[in-house]
Amino acid sequence: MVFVCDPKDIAMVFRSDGRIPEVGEEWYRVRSSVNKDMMRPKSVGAYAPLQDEVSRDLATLIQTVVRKGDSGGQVDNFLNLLHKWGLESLSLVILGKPLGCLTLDQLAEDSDAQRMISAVLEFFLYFAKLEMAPPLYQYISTPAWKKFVKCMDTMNSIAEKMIGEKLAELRKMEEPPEEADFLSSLLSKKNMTLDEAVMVAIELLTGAFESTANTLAFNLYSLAKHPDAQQKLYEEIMAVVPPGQPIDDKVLNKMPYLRAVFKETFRLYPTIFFNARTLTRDVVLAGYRVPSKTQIMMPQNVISAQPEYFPEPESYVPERWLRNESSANAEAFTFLPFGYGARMCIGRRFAEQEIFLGLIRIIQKFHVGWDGEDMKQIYKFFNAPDRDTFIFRERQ
Ligand code: HEM
Repeated sequence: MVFVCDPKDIAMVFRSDGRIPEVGEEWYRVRSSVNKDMMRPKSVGAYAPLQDEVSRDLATLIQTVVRKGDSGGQVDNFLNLLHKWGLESLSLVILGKPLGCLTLDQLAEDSDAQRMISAVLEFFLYFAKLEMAPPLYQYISTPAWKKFVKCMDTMNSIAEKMIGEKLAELRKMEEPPEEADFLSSLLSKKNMTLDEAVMVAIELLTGAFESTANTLAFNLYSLAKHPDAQQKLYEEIMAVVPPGQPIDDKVLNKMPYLRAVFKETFRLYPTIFFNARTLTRDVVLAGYRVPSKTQIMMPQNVISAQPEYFPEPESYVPERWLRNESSANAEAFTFLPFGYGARMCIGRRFAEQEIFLGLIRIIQKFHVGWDGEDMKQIYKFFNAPDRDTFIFRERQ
């Protein structure tokens, strides 16, 4: 395994990322087909109103929790609300079906939504544990391996059930739905089989809400710790979207400070520690010939802390990402929170849009604060916050 932190070497690794033989041509066909719906701003923009609805529900739920409590706006276990927000949003976008996650009541332990959330969180936790330990599980079925497989079975079977119900509804319809959800749009593709569309939908439903929830938590924490930046963002939000007005993708394009906050938070709190690739041919890195099949790790937090690319790297300065700001010297390949190339995050645009909407709806309604020990990141496959008690004060 080789660690690489120089942007020139990172570029070399990504650019030599040929087609990975184990993944195969079939994978490329499916991925290229899905890319059209998931990577094009216009296609993704169509889902903004749905994602906005879920973010408004989240803000209303926070308000209800704050008004019911008597702890000066303190909301404990906030990440749990964010997991529900992430799953609800995915279900609406992918299946066009609300799950009803964002209610004040705890979800019933045996509800599909709660079982899915618990199984996914545990799945990634065991994934991280197995990845870090000697690979005994390759020879014997260790307890961690058994738990990992059990979680995977649970989350896949719930996703299959949800998708099955959606397919049954679609079959009963005489005309295709007017406003197609993501699954219906996949099914309408001529170059994709039913099984492939279902497989893609399962992957998206199960793999994505935790990363989005953690990223929103890191953004809120950064704003809580930097009230000036929070105020600046609030002013931008109020200038562009008065409360009560719906938000579409065009509105989001008018908010440079929001994007700058998002990037600066990723720089200091990456949701995924490493970009990784296995070399498919020999490559020269930092003057050394590194053989094909070597695993290359590109740690985001090390690169983000280099002053030659990010002056005063330890300071939180969203302004460094604004155009015309001379302090920014971010070279290509110094900042890749969603990866790069053929395997880059397929959900990037969905995730960005969802987090922007979450931030807007929360900051529009509340001043977000933080008390007590600083939040740290802990590795659970995705980086996660080690504590999640926020303080929400309603704005006048
Ligand atoms: C803030 C949230 C997210 C972050 C930081 C993130 C980050 C990443 C990164 C770094 C990769 C690996 C890319 C590479 O190796 O080049 C990845 C892959 C992937 N992501 Fe995301 N992601 C997020 C949200 C999402 C969402 C919402 C979805 C789905 C709706 C999604 C679906 C995927 C899939 C399917 C892959 C595997 C792509 C492939 O191998 O072809 N992600 N993500």
